[in-house]
Amino acid sequence: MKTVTGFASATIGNVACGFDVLGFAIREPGDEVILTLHDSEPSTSPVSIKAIHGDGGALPKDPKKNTSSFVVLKFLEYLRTHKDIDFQGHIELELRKNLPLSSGMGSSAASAAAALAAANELLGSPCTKMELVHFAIEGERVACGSAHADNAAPAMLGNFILIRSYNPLDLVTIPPPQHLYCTLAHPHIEVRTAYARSVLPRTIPLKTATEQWGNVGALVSGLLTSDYELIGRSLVDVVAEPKRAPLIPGFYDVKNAALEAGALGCSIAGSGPSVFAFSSSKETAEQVGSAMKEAFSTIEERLDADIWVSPVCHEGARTL
Ligand SMILES: Nc1ncnc2c1ncn2[C@@H]1O[C@H](COP(=O)(O)OP(=O)(O)OP(=O)(O)O)[C@@H](O)[C@H]1O
Ligand SMILES: N[C@@H](CCO)C(=O)O
Repeated sequence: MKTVTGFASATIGNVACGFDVLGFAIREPGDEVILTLHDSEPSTSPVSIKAIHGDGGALPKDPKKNTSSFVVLKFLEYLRTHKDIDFQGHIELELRKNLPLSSGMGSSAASAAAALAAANELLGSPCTKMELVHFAIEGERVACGSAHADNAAPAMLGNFILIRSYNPLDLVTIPPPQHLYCTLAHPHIEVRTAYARSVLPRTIPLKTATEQWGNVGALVSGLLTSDYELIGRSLVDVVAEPKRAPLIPGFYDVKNAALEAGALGCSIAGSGPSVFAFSSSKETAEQVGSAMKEAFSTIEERLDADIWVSPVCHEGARTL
């Protein structure tokens, strides 16, 4: 028997103005997937789920419905059809969910990326991370019905990832400025991505579109040139945030508290309910976190919130 543990961290999709086309990984927290290779023939599926820890029993144990096992099945299929590797053994999967579900922290993507990193090493690393990312994106279709890449790609590859094109997939890696810190506030409520996508408009006015893509271009420029003021000015979302803010009690109070505490900018993390803010120092990011936590706790709903302060993760999914 051979055992490999994969790890992939939380990611923030959209990054305010980049709906579905921009995302980044933070260093922690993250999900762990432990894979054990058995040479024996599989009873039914080549991948089985031995145990899931930390999900409160919420996640499916059907290998075709859990993103961690589903992507390993896709990986094995790809090995057979594209690498002439016909896997005959049985992989047992154990998932340690350290990321909250439906949180805006890329929970399903982290499980998928961690599983792929482990499976690839388990079978002798036949694929590149760029090949693996396709399966991680397909895992999002299982999780929320849409194969958006702005969590899956940074979860696999690290850094900021700009999705220039989905078909064909064309990803652009953007390394983070040296002093950029992310503060992530996760209020103890759930917002399912599928629902948060259903409240968005199918079309937007041309004026709205020009404002949004102007900010995407400026944000990318700010990241590449370490222009922290420009990064802050560009964290404006006129498409998704106005429609999703009502799903997050106290969102605007939290956003104002973050900005007053010195954040460069602040918006919804992915589809929410988490809220993220950028700062140009760890000290400011920590002060921002305290202000966001306080703001969530003083609204009518008196929400408790977990706070993480982290630089952007360069590594992406890896084995431990
Ligand atoms: N390993 C997994 N981890 C998390 N969710 C999973 C996993 N496998 C399947 N799912 C399904 O995906 C749903 C979570 O999808 P959803 O996108 O709402 O949450 P999320 O991935 O945590 O979202 P976000 O990307 O906003 O953090 C769960 O309700 C579950 O049904
Ligand atoms: N781009 C996705 C991110 C989900 O985390 C959305 O906003 O629905």
